Amino acid sequence: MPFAPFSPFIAPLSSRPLLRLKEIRAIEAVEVPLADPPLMERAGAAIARSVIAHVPPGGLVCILCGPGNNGGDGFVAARRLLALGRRAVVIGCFDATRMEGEAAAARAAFLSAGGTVLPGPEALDERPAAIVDALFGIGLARPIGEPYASWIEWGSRQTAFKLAVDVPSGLDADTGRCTGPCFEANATLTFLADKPGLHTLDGPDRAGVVMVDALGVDASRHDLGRGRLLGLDAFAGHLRPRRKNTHKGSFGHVLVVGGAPRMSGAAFLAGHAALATGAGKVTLCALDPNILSFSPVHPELMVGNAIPERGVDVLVVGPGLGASAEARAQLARLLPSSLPLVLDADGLNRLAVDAELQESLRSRSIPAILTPHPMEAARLLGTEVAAVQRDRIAAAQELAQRYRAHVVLKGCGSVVADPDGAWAINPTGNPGMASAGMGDVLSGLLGALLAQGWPVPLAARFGPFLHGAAADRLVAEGIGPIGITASETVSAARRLLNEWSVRA
Ligand SMILES: NC(=O)C1=CN([C@@H]2O[C@H](COP(=O)(O)OP(=O)(O)OC[C@H]3O[C@@H](n4cnc5c(N)ncnc54)[C@H](OP(=O)(O)O)[C@@H]3O)[C@@H](O)[C@H]2O)[C@@H](O)CC1
Ligand SMILES: [K+]
Repeated sequence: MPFAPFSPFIAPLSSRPLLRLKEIRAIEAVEVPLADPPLMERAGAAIARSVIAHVPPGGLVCILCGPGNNGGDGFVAARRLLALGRRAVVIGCFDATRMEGEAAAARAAFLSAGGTVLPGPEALDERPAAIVDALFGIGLARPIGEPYASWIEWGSRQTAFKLAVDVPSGLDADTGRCTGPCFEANATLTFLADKPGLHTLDGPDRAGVVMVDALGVDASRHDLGRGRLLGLDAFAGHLRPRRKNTHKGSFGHVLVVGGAPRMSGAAFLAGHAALATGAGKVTLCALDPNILSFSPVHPELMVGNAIPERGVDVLVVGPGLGASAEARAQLARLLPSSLPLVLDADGLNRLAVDAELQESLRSRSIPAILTPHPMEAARLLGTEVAAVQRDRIAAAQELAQRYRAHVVLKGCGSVVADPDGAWAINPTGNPGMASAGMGDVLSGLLGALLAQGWPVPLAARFGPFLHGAAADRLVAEGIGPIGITASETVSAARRLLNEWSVRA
């Protein structure tokens, strides 16, 4: 039975800490010796509960166990399932004499309870109803070889409920990178606290639905690091109904600078997004001398070739800016301004090759928001895309520090990093957003939030959260993920923003 969790659109409601390996290991070091019952026993019980919730009685549960404590969790789960009258077998063909401590004890207890350990999937004589991947967790030390690689490949293609224990085997828990063969789960039950690798890069494809079980440990007694998975609750204080006694000046004036010849669409998209998500007024300063003086589609946008002398509250620079000398001149003029600034696209590419512009960005009184995709991030860091993607959190943090800016590193599980070292991963969004113009919409949306008074670090988080949630809403309505257009995300973002602001 394929496991296809379908839920109507609900944006993630609560934010939660994301702990990297060193923080998880620090918690383990304190809590493992204290825990009674032992954490492995609690982990195995949690796995068994999850399997029982998803698999009808009578179905065979096949647990792939590795040689470390991740495998130990699997052996405990197998023993508990047997004790509850369920049918469970373990596949595990390592040198058991090398197993140590609790994991070895868990294996012995499973065998004493009458459990069976098979040498590989070929020894099964029926199709399992569930596969539990307890091969490797946070102790993965190198790319996975045989026989585990074949088991992972076999398990991933079964039409059974596929549950990964702690982390899908083969996935780096810190970065979300598949180090080689990697299990593809429907759901991941992760322990002690959530982990960033489950939410960025390959993580969402491999982990499926992520469930966190703290194993009874109060993680807040420990150093939780500075990473968070974003949820709607993080923004509640700023999602308020509008006061009645307001005017367009109350919601700010956004200036979009871009729109070089043949690229004006980008600037129009950003401008429209800013208006539709609440900016009081939007002016578009285009570099194209032949641009229409107004947009027939959005006549409320003010369009021209000049930067207004006064009255602007927020700058959005980059959509369709191009690489001309004039583009550079606009950047040189605007970067030192004391207005909140969003810098995207060609603005970032130009910045990457210009030390003077970099210095004026760093010296700003209000740090800017930079919204690079991985290629733009690589240019800004003087490296390759692969190096950025190897550790997206580290790359975003380095950019934030080097440019003294808030950085939104786009891609699956966008990473937001602040100059002070705090970071977050955005859980919203879907592959329908891999289409032209999405970045322009995000820039406009960020401009609108800043114009409405959102603090810069919070706007840098809520912009991608809202934009991704808008695309998710479209998917829930049957519009996408195939074929979502950037303009459609603008209307969906407007609807969500109004719903959320009324409810708050
Ligand atoms: N600490 C606790 O009490 C708790 C831990 N918990 C659970 O334990 C998990 C962490 O356990 P862990 O540290 O033992 O690491 P784990 O992921 O089992 O892997 C290490 C083993 O795999 C081996 N190995 C590594 N890579 C390999 C490869 N590519 N190919 C082949 N072998 C490879 C490595 O061998 P070695 O590198 O030493 O040769 C070693 O034997 C964690 O994710 C959670 O599920 C929970 O129960 C909560 C309480
Ligand atoms: K695993």
